[in-house]
Amino acid sequence: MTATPINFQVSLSNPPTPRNLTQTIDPALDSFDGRKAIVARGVDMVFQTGSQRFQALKDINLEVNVGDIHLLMGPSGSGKTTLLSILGGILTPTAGRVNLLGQELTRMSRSKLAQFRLNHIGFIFQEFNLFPALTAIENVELALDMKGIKGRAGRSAALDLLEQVGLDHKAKSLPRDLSGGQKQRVAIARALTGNPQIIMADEPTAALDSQSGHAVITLLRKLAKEHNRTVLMVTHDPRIIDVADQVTYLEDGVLHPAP
Ligand SMILES: Nc1ncnc2c1ncn2[C@@H]1O[C@H](COP(=O)(O)OP(=O)(O)OP(=O)(O)O)[C@@H](O)[C@H]1O
Repeated sequence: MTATPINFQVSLSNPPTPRNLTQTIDPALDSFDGRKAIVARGVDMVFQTGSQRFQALKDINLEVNVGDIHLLMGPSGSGKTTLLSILGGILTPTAGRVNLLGQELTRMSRSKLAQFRLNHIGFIFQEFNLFPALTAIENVELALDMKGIKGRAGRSAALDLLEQVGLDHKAKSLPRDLSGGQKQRVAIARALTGNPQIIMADEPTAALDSQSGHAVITLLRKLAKEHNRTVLMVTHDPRIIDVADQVTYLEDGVLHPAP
């Protein structure tokens, strides 16, 4: 399979910066200073299934700098996806606080949290999660539509995003006609709708061959280093360590220093 060269010539409009972040600091999180995109303090997660109680995360303290690529690594079942879901505002921790871009997720109402996620976080998953009946451009347009960018503006923005991930020539292809790497790049274009400051990815290269995986890693690195996005990623992929700024290791729900 030949991976299409990444074309990132078209600049992302209005790239995010840490601007104004200090204006929304929660004084309770004293370490937030505008350079931290993500701060977690004392995060616990306990799953209760009937009479079974399982503590998946224990007293997690974590800081991620704006513009960094930060990896969450560790053995299967160590709590990586649970932590990513909490930091992305998908799961609520049973204890502790999470602050993203100066705003405390753990104090937001459900509707405010949903809006915050939509505006500030782009999610990328291992299995791409594209709608099979929609073309590449329609998958991206749908995400734009949810963010209020509709009609002709939506189509043009979707095409622009596909161009940025080097896939404008596949705009009218259905997911079944795309390679794994191409599908993941459509998913990245979709995650970039609305210009989110934070990209959260769960094993984005796990389903890809080495060449496609490399293209996706290059793209994520460009997003962080040229466009100041903060990338938080769960991965088992050792190649990604080379481009990471920080690696956090989890074992049995507890953070460990890098080995
Ligand atoms: N909703 C849930 N209810 C009960 N237990 C859960 C739930 N979600 C996760 N767990 C448990 O929490 C632990 C951590 O799961 P998690 O998916 O976060 O691990 P992981 O490090 O991402 O694993 P993998 O690398 O295999 O994806 C596991 O033991 C899992 O079974």
